[in-house]
Amino acid sequence: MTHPAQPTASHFINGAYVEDTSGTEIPVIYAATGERIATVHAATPDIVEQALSSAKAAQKEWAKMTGTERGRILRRAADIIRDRNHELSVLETYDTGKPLQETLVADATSGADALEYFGGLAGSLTGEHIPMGEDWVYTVREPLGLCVGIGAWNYPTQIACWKGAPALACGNAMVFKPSETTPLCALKVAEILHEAGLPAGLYNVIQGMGEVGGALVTDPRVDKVSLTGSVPTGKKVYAAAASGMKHVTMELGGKSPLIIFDDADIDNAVGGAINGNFYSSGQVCSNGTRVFVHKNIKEEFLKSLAERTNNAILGNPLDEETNFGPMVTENQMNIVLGYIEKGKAEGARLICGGERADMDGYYIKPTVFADVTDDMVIAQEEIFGPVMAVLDFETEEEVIARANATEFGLSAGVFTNDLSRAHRVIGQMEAGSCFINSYNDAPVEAPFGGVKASGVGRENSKEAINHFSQVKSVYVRMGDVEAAF
Ligand SMILES: NC(=O)c1ccc[n+]([C@@H]2O[C@H](COP(=O)([O-])OP(=O)(O)OC[C@H]3O[C@@H](n4cnc5c(N)ncnc54)[C@H](O)[C@@H]3O)[C@@H](O)[C@H]2O)c1
Ligand SMILES: O=CCc1c[nH]cn1
Repeated sequence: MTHPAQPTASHFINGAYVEDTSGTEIPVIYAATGERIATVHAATPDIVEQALSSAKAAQKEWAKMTGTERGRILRRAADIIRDRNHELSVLETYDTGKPLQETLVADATSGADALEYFGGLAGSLTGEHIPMGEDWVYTVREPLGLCVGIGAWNYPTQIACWKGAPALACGNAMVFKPSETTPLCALKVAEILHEAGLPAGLYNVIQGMGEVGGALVTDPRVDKVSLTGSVPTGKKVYAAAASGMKHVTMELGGKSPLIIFDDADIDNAVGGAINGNFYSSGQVCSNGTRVFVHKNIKEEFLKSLAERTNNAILGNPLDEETNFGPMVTENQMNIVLGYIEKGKAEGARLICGGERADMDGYYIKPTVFADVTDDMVIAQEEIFGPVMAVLDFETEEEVIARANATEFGLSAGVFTNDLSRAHRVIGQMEAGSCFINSYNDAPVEAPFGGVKASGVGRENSKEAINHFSQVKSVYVRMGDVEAAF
């Protein structure tokens, strides 16, 4: 490995880095240059076994600690992450290609927020007392046991923490498999958790492709699977987990609507559309990629959008002036370029971008299509790149129906100065994470997740506690037991 911040081996198991070079080689490519910056190896069956057995062995003692003791370790890890934010952000940039300007504020810091938040909650995970006349019931919130986390490549540090923090706060152990595309950052999260005092075995990271994920999901010792990934992968993983009656959280893809009414503040609406389409070069699950703009303001909106989008600074992601990075891989770049060609062929009007940038690395210019219609492929499929589809509408009723006419249901947003309308429209959106006069905010305090094909369960907030724990109820009889015979 070449960068000083990079981890020293492929896996982190039972409190230490572990290497097994007999696993398939996985090159780590820096998206800004196409250079190989590291190599890791996919977990062999022996590595998978080491990770699962050490997690299983460590979990029971961890669950016996008080929540306050567990929380203290998580909060200490949050502090270490904040102290090392710059170094971790540079690593996130190497792993993903995202500009340092973004990673400094959105990745390690978001992971630290999760560790701090769930560390703070851990001491207050209590049950209920339910009076039943002279008798009573009490409930206890218990951990699920051994949890598996499987990550996507767009937010490797954040995903490792969003899953690990609530799992550990509740008294579970975790085996985390990052995306094979971005394997580096989760190893650092594991290293820091253990430096903060996490007992060995409770947070293991192993590398690999779908086969390794599949081996984790189907192992009978595993009680819960939390996946961040695409809908097709989610369907496979959900089915495999169901056959073992395991708990699941599915954070999947989207094709979310962003609705801009003609009374909206145009500057804010354009800003929302930019944040909801071009942050992380469009590689954000909750992006509002179907931008419905009222026909009265369409041309004004497009003019301002084109001007501001043409100001994007594409360049070296490690230069803090750069605010628009490359696609994560050459393959992802080619997928997105394919969608751009489809948009052109389908007759959408190209407003800006529409091609690969003339520079090294996997850069695509931020792209806006106008006059997009609901039946176009670019309005229906998740592109996961910097391609915004602008569609016109005339009435509130019409736009609500069209916004909901999709299998996905991750996010939705509305821009309007009429707050009654804002709440009325958002109330009818078939989506889990919604925004009014904003887009893509994801604070740890707010539940995050989708409905319909976009997922099951929620990450962040107190909701995540419910998804990493289960309730035991105990009926306590204070008098004699009456029986028929
Ligand atoms: N809802 C969210 O919170 C959220 C966040 C980020 C990304 N995403 C979604 O993730 C997708 C992009 O990420 P991706 O390309 O890495 O997704 P992906 O579905 O290709 O892979 C996700 C993860 O699943 C693993 N995997 C693949 N097949 C598997 C199998 N059969 N069993 C177990 N694991 C398996 C992969 O190795 C990877 O770690 C997009 O659809 C995006 O919307 C969703
Ligand atoms: O990619 C999905 C998760 C997310 C949304 N905003 C920040 N992270």
